[in-house]
Amino acid sequence: MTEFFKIVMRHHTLYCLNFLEADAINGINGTVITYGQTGAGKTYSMEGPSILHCNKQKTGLLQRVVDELFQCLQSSESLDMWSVKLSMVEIYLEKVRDLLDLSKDNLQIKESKTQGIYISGATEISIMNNSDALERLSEGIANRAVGETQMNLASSRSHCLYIFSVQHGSTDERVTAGKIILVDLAGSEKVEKTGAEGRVLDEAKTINKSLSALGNVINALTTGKPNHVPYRDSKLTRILQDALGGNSRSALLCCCSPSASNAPESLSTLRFGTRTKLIKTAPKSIPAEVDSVKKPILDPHDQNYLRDRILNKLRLSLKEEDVDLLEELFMLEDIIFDVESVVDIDSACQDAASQQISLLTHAVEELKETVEELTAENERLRGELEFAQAAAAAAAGRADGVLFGLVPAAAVSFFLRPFGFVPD
Ligand SMILES: Nc1ncnc2c1ncn2[C@@H]1O[C@H](COP(=O)(O)OP(=O)(O)OP(=O)(O)O)[C@@H](O)[C@H]1O
Repeated sequence: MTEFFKIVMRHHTLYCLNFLEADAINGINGTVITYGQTGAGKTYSMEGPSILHCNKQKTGLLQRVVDELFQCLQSSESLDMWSVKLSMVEIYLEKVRDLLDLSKDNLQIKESKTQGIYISGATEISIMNNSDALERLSEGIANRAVGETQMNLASSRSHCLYIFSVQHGSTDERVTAGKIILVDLAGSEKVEKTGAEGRVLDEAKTINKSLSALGNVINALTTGKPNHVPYRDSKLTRILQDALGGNSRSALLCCCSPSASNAPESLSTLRFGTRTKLIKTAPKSIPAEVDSVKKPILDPHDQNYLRDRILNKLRLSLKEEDVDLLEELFMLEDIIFDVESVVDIDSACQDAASQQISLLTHAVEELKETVEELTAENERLRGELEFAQAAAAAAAGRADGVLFGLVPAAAVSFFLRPFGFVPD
């Protein structure tokens, strides 16, 4: 067993994390957990002042991991295929919610031989590059449960997990799968200090309960009773089972408040970190499931991958809404990119553009035909209507005529009768 659970303070973490990205590419899992009292800077350390807009010095762990990961992937010439997928979930009031698809609000945690512990049904988005990743992360972050307490105006009321699944195949056809999991824990809090009541109080109780479960797991792991580790006591510890006691290199980032009034909490955070440091994990390289090797759905030559790359490239020269329209069209028409025939992305872009033109031309032709058919139908109906109106008018005319004809006949008979002449 290798000791690889690190406890690190904020600025050191960034330095220590270099192993994460390269390890994930080589099929070794990595986890970083931010821990500490509410308001101590866990989310700030994870996201920086803003996930999308902040200067390089202040960027958070997420941006750094993403940058480094894509740098590693793109700079390695030996890699002939790779894929990165992102999932984001939060554990809120003991339910696992998908931050990339809010309709999934109670995901289940499962375990498999090849994947270890995983969140069944969580949305996974293919990520092509770092700006793509940051966009997606910011969308997920916007969906996170945040509330106001007396100690933090934007306190995270949930544990948030950012999961990057990396698959990589080398020229010798070996495919490995690694995961990087970044965990922004909700803050431990003393209810009397945060002034929590009502829903916020319920949230605080659930948060504190799951953090104690985390403490219990760590106690069990460090007191030599690994057979009785209570991973199942909370969703958090169950999801982190591999990171804490199994196949992962892990780091804990302890966040402490600089204020003297928070010294007891800071001390408790540091004690927690010290205990955690004693955990020994056993990271090892994971081969990808044979299925995904046979069916290269994650291959850079894969149709979705090609489609996304083509669309990304088109975004540079076309308007965003045009490319979105094109993407919709590809999906609707089920257009696939023939792996064999796509020689390079430029020619694929031209193909895509000409496909779009021919599709639109076809759509225009269809519309023209429809318009012609409707015009003809309109004419026919108009003709029928005119005919019906004429017939109605004629019928009305005949009716008038009958009435008109009776009166004179009666009148004639009235006038002629005195003269002894009665008309037929
Ligand atoms: N290193 C820092 N530099 C500047 N501002 C910081 C720093 N760390 C934290 N802050 C600010 O302190 C406030 C609380 O930080 P943050 O939300 O990250 O705390 P937290 O530990 O995630 O709290 P909670 O557990 O309640 O979510 C935020 O307004 C954040 O911008």
